[in-house]
Amino acid sequence: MSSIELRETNMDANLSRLLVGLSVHISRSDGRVHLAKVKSVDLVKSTVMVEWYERKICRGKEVDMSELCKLNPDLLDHINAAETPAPVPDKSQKYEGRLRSSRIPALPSSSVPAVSEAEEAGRQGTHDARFVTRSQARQTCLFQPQAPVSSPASTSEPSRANPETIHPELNPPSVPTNSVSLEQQRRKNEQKAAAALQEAVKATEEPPRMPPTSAVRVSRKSVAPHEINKVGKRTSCFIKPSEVQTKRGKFGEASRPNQKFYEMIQVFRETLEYIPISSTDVVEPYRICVCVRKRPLNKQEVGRKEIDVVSIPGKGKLLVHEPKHKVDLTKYLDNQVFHFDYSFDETAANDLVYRFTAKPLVQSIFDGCMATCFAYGQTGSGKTHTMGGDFTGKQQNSAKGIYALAAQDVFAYLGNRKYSNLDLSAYVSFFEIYNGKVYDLLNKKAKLRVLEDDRQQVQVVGLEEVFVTAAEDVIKMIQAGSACRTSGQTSANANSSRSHAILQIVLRRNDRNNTLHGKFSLVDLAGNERGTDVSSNDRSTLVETAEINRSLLALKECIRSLGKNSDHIPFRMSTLTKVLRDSFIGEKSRTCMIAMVSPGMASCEYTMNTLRYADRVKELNGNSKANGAAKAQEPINSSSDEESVVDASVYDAISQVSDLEEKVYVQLRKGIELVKMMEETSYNIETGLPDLIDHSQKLHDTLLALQSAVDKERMARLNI
Ligand SMILES: Nc1ncnc2c1ncn2[C@@H]1O[C@H](COP(=O)(O)OP(=O)(O)OP(=O)(O)O)[C@@H](O)[C@H]1O
Repeated sequence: MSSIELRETNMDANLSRLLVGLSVHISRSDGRVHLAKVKSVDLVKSTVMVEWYERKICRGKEVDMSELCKLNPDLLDHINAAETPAPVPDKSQKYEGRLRSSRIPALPSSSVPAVSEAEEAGRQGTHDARFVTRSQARQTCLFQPQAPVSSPASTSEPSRANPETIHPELNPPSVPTNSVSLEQQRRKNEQKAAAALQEAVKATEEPPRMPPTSAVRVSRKSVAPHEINKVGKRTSCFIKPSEVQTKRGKFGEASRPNQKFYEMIQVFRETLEYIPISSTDVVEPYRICVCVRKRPLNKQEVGRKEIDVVSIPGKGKLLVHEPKHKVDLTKYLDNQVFHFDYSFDETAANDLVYRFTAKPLVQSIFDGCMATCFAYGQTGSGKTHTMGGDFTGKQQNSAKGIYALAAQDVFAYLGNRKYSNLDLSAYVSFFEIYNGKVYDLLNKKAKLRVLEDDRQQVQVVGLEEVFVTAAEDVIKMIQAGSACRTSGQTSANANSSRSHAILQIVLRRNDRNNTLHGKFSLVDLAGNERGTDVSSNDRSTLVETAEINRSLLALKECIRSLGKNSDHIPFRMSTLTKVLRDSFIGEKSRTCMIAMVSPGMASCEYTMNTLRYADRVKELNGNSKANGAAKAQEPINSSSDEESVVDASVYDAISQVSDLEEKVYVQLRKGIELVKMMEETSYNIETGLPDLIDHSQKLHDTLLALQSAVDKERMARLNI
């Protein structure tokens, strides 16, 4: 064994001796920090393997040394204490003290080469900073205790500029030529370990000066040769925060949080071909249309320098660039592609969105259809902006929303010769559903009851239906109703983003019974973002959340059933779907869902939830064009609805099935991600396996529960 190999073996062994068995804090990907035991140390990768028990399963993880030191500030002291019998007390010399205490193996003079690589390079005028770095990285490495301690003077600062003046003890010994590259690699790794530790020292000892992890990583990756030349001092191993902040590259300010992800997304975007939707594109006659709209980053997000993680190249396509970390903390993007009927980017105005979504539905109600247009998405994603009109400050321009644009077209069609012989009149109602209760927004928020008559017709008893003759009437009503809804936000119970607002434009014949001809329901749904939030223990929030969950789930099921041409529409699952029952029944129903997404990285998870929901609504609707082969369904007003003979438990079972389906989907994705991660990284199969087994177990449990819910539903259907 060569002396250098021996020295490295000693170093590894000693570091392992110091760390293995220690209880250290680790940080999990879900943000939890807990204790784990160090099982092994890999100096080459500058990582440690830790283990812990979770639900009786031993789990493991590879942790970057620098991360570990950041989470365990005492760790360095522990190592230093073991290494340094008498620390240097001078505070101003803190780093030098540590440097001196690091024991650089003083190689026997015979083993020290007469000319080191660095010296040789220097002499030949081909001085390569890497050689200096290697030497100095050795110098700063704290984990070399076995060799005799050199005097502080000999181990402290070597000359920074001239490699020839580097202390011979610090120079690497010569190695046989055929193992040079291996040796270089090994030393490079060793340097990485030392650098990681230096970063950790810096991070733990000078927290105010160090920006978050990203800056630490920048320093490791982009330390420049001239800076390395100054690396005699530990501190000079880093790009100072000020340097990081002032550094500007192709993509602008490097001080942006998540700059790395930002750059990766920009690079990815350069590969995309953009064909944004335009007003000259053909409007397809969809029976069920699902599209997506992305709003621009708002002022606050721009102020926070949030990254936009959503790209809309056009033609219904949307990409989410999901920022992720591998187990070794390498950053990468998980680019997920979705396809919808239309996709609108942040530059699309309300009238363009209207042209492709609600406008075709306006015409359909003149043809006797029951049309519904939903705005779905998390709070702040732009539902009200799209439906009610854009905002100037807090002032909403109600004439610019889909509600008003639809009203304008209704009156345009009413005046059209093609429809004038139908002798129709328009009526408007505006109400909201909060916690399963209906409130009339045009009648001082009067609480209304929802009843089903003996023909299974659902009635909202007492709902004001106002006769209107001009679009301006409707706009005034929207303003009055929205104000009423907004004031509800401050009351103890109702909050607009937690309620569904429904504007209905009803066409009735001017006959004795004012027969219903067509109806257009425009729905601004409750924000979906807290639908999955179960962290609150507040009872009213839990009830609210459950109700929103239930209604959004019911809505999805109803649209999916409609898409499948099923003659069983589970509309009784929620008040929302009950009051919209006639929109889900029959060949003459038309539906459009606009899924709104916020583009910021902070909203990524909600954006994915919104897109998954919209994707599932669309999933079975490949054949959803209005002129597609739709199976004949029972006529509107039919009393032969199968639901009348089915027990209510069926709906609970359907709800459970759907809920479980979502869970299976989530678990499957997690499993796939885990496998991908294991493939892409050097993730240790032994430590990765428990994670995979854990997920498989959860998936298995969920599938069993799903099976039992399906059985229950079957039994309920058969009235067993
Ligand atoms: N496409 C857009 N272009 C410009 N600004 C937008 C766009 N969409 C939304 N905004 C702005 O974002 C903010 C939030 O939008 P909005 O109130 O419509 O969200 P929301 O989804 O209805 O939220 P909530 O569920 O809380 O009611 C508003 O200030 C709005 O003007």
